[in-house]
Amino acid sequence: MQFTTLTPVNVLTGFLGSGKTTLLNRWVRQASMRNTLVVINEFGDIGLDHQLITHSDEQAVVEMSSGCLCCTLRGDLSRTLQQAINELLAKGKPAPARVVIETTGLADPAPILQLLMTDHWLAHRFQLDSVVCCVDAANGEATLQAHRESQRQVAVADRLLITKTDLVNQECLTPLANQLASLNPAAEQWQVVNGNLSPDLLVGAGLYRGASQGYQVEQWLKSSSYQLHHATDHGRDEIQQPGVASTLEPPSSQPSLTRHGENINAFCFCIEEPITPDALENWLDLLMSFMGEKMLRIKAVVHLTDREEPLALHGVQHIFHPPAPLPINSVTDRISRFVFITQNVAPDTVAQLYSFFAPAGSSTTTSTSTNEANP
Ligand SMILES: Nc1nc2c(ncn2[C@@H]2O[C@H](COP(=O)(O)OP(=O)(O)OP(=O)(O)O)[C@@H](O)[C@H]2O)c(=O)[nH]1
Repeated sequence: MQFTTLTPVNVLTGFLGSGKTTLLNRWVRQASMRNTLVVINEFGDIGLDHQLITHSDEQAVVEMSSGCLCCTLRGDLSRTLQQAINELLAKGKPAPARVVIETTGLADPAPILQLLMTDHWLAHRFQLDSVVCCVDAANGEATLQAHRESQRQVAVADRLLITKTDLVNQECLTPLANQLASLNPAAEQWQVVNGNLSPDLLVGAGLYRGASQGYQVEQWLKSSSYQLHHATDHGRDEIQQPGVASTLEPPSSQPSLTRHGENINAFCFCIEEPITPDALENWLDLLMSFMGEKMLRIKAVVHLTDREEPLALHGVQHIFHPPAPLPINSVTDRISRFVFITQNVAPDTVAQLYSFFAPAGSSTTTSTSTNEANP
């Protein structure tokens, strides 16, 4: 994969009525969003949201109605984009510099991210830049409690926008912000009123940030958002060798989500020494074949025994992008870091499965989220 030549895609998600269209309307009017292709997916036969988006000569808005991108319309995304781009080119306009996809309020974003990786035409032209998720300050907690789609939207996001903060007082925001942070500790949180937010805060979560910034590995992986649990810290965090049950317990911050029935876990698993290609392949194969659909999002920077450069891995459910080589100087050590966002897969399961393939004495650590709100 050549990150440098791919067009960035931002996926805008969030539950019904959470403020996606309000945000999009302001977002695409910004000068920096010139030459953006906006794709709006709506459920009904007669979509309304696309009519609410300000049209201008500088961006194209296409609508995908009559179904949901995450289920019935999967094949239509590449068709819609191809058609829209052909129309732009036929009018003598440039190909879009960015694509923003607004999902329906009930969409699970994971299959949409998967589509960007698996559809041949899409995968060779586009790369995911960020998943932006709107959460309604007034209804967010109740929605998270009642709707698994909402939890999954939050769990895979890079940016969490708490919208309608004009409708609640600040004390009410803290429990919601904490809940969001426990679901997704690495996502930045921003408060938004009527979609008013700098567009720069919504973009730039991808691995490659253009010629000026190059590869931003730690900002993409955000492994430091997870608190490290060393064996010596707690005496119970040790990852054990094959055949022995791990003593690593799920972090205390995460069961707060089990009351919603989803138990979304976000954690970082580190392997201190370079990994053999076989161990990596076998471990990931095993993980994906047994619990692929529970793997909402995986990002990793991996060091292999047989190559100098680190590799970037990006997976959604059981699908992975082909590993992409990174410049040697984009990281400062040879530790492989895997960030997992899972549904009902505990950190110790991932660690135990790795221990089946790891060389004896291999050193690993798992870091988990703290239950504190992000900025
Ligand atoms: N008070 C207040 N109202 C807002 C804010 N943001 C959006 N709204 C209102 O909330 C309602 C829903 O906003 P939309 O932007 O249509 O939400 P959506 O997520 O696109 O909705 P769906 O397309 O139905 O999923 C509209 O009436 C907006 O005017 C805000 O920050 N404050």
